[in-house]
Amino acid sequence: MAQVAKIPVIDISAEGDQTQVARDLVEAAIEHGFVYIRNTGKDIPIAAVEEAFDVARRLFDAPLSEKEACTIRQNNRGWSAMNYETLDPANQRVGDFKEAFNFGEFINAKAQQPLPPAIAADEASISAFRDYCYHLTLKLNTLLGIGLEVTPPTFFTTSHLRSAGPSGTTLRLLRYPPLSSLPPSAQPTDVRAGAHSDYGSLTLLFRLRGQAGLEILLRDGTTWSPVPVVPEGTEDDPAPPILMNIGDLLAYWTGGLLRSTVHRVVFQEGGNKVAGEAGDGTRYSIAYFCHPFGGAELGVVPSERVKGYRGEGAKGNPYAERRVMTADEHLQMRLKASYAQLYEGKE
Ligand SMILES: O=C(O)CCC(=O)C(=O)O
Ligand SMILES: [Fe+2]
Repeated sequence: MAQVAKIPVIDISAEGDQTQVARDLVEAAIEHGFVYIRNTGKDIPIAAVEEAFDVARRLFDAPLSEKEACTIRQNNRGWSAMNYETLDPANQRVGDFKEAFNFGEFINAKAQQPLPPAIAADEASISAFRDYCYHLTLKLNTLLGIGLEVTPPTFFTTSHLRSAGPSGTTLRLLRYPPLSSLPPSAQPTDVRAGAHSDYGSLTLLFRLRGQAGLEILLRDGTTWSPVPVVPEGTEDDPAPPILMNIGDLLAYWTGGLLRSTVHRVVFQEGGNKVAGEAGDGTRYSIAYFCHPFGGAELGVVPSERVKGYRGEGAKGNPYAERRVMTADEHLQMRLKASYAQLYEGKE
């Protein structure tokens, strides 16, 4: 049985000089690509997280016709049905065993996409939750800038400001059914979310105590290691930590220095168990995928550490050889690979 992943836990809630916290964050982003952010309720109120999970329950319990009316489009907003998305097409015989709902931007607390009537009354609270996540990711982007000694340290933050223009930023609610609820054709080795890395700059992930399933691929490229919801030392916190991970865009932007780690969600009927967690019930999670504004050019990051990086992740992505891609081009490239049906024949 693989050991649970040794992902560092950091606390970004203190006032004052943030240099050390920023350095710790950067080291975790380089070494693991994942880091736990303690949830003290300061950046995102605990009640807001609980409320977001309540909305998810209401949404996924809504009649099928309500969800179908909001089916996901090429703008990456809306409902994605069971088995619709296939995150690891090369290795999956069937699509992911999950349902998802993506929320794009809100303007004046109003969604810019159809919502199922079952959650119509929740529009303002979803918008508020998205805002909390937005502000937390701005803070994390600034800490990454400080930790990498980028000039200026707000380099990443500036390209993530809403005022810079629309972005691919997405709040995603997820529900994974238990294996026992599925037809016999579903097998324990099927996945709830296939092996993938995230597309954006960074992701915030909210999970519920006791609900197992997330695993990361270790550096050896073969070992899957479970990621506990409640890591050691956070048992008495008011809520489980928020799991942050680096996405492909930030890995690309930093020439491979920051690590975009492959992860997946499994049923976990077999091996990899975490004490106090079970894989056999319905599982909910909430992901906030943060992206720069669409026109942001992913050029050279003004940081000596980034420029000087020549490690394993740097191969195939030297600055000299590539043309500067924008954030939107990067996202489109990644989406096409995992929604074959949605993009087939539509260039
Ligand atoms: O549900 C989870 O724990 C992870 C979901 C995930 O990796 C994703 O949606 O990108
Ligand atoms: Fe992911």
